[in-house]
Amino acid sequence: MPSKDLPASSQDQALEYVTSCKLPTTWATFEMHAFVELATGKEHIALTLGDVADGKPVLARLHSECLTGDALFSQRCDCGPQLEMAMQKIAKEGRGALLYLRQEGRGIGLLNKVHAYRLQDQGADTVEANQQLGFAADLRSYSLCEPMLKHLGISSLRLMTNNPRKIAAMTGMQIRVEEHIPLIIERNQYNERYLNTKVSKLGHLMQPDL
Ligand SMILES: Nc1nc2c(ncn2[C@@H]2O[C@H](COP(=O)(O)OP(=O)(O)OP(=O)(O)O)[C@@H](O)[C@H]2O)c(=O)[nH]1
Ligand SMILES: [Zn+2]
Repeated sequence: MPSKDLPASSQDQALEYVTSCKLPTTWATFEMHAFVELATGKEHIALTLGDVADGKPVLARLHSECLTGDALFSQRCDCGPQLEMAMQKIAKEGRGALLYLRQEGRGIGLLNKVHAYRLQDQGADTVEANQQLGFAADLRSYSLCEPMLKHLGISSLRLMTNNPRKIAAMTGMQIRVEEHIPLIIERNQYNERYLNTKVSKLGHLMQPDL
């Protein structure tokens, strides 16, 4: 086992910083920072570009894991294109941060998301499917963002999101959201109902196409 590279300032009760490396991508070479959540052993990642610890608001994306959208090109949701757009915007500015949070399926996990997708194939919407499985519509928590951002020296964000819950969660911690930047993705026949349900039932800030 490689020894952990742990500056004292990175220690936190909920989260431990492990190490960093370079991550060359199509758009820029990011710095990738690895963290482990102590209670669950879940591994989380932050990508940064440029000097994000200079005190100025940082262009940022708090992205929840979506294996199907982020890695498997699924058109059922807008996650993959949002991830790509966020990384491109950060690369264009030459400065920013992306937290990749391992809370797949709005926190219900990958296998339950497959169950939920099956129920949606049979007519349920994304919220009804969660409820039929005995889950709340959204089980995610953004509390880990605080120690991750603190470790990176970030205290204020220009946040790329359509989700008001994320903005509220940041404001509830000691993270200022100086600006909210929408990330609107093209609709298709497979994601249309999902996006409309996010607007009507989850309060997302997009124009419904009803
Ligand atoms: N349970 C469940 N999770 C889903 C479904 N579709 C996508 N997800 C998950 O939803 C999460 C993304 O949430 P979204 O509500 O699309 O977007 P958001 O991150 O809250 O908001 P934005 O910042 O605007 O993207 C990821 O964890 C996906 O895996 C679904 O039908 N059911
Ligand atoms: Zn998705």
